[in-house]
Amino acid sequence: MFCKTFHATHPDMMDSVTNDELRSRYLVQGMFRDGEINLNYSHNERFVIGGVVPGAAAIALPAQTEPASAAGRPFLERREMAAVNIGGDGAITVDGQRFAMKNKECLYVPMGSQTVEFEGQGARFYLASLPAHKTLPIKHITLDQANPLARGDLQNSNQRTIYQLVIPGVCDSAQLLLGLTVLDEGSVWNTMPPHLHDRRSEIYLYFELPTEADRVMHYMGEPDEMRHLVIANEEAVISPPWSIHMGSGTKNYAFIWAMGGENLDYTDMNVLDICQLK
Ligand SMILES: O=C[C@H](O)[C@@H](O)CC(=O)C(=O)O
Ligand SMILES: [Zn+2]
Repeated sequence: MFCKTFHATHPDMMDSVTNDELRSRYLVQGMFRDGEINLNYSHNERFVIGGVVPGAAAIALPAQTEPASAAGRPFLERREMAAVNIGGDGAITVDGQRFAMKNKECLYVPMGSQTVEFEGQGARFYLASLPAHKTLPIKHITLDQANPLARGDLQNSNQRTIYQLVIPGVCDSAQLLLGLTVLDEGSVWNTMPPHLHDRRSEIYLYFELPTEADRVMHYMGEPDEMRHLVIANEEAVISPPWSIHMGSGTKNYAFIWAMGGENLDYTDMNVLDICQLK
């Protein structure tokens, strides 16, 4: 069912891991493959993240496979999910209700949904799912409906818009908080200055890096022991609660951030001073 399981980790192990080990623990690759759905499991908040590239045929979210008592039951029996289209026009059908999905549109799919089908030649759906304890209304969210936060400026190469998509006031959820941040041309820094949020884990999916040779230098780790991962287009990185998450790209780009944890308060974060970083 899952391409890979990512274990939760203690920050102590950062002292001894090589770059390759760091990548194998936190970097999620190979999610977007033609005609496939690829899901990955993280023990941080029990996040499931993945990609669906439908191509000519529709692709359904698979049923659970384990434990035996849950086998064959819907994937979202006890989970909620958001799907964001990072490709061309497509559609998602949930229990017979069809939603046309354009680029950068999001669908919140509640706990208890039985069948979820993805379609559209050229569509690319990013999926982020977390355990849920209640069923909320299904909701299609466009960037126009999102809560936009203008951050940074061109002089500091970090001018960007943070579109909050799944957040109280825009779309109710059990624990998922999700949004999409778009950097302006000439700006390359995200999440500058960085922050920590001990009550939530977060996953960033970087996309719209314009060429094969473009990369984002993503920084993680405790603020005084930072490490980096070099990330290519449409790869994701897991950020444990003890880790900062920030990056600088070879060009401007976009990324989807998804958080899970014990509250839905986006502002529950400690913003760091750049001079605290090492
Ligand atoms: O906890 C919140 C997340 O890390 C992001 O919303 C930050 C972000 O999109 C940015 O500053 O560019
Ligand atoms: Zn964050």
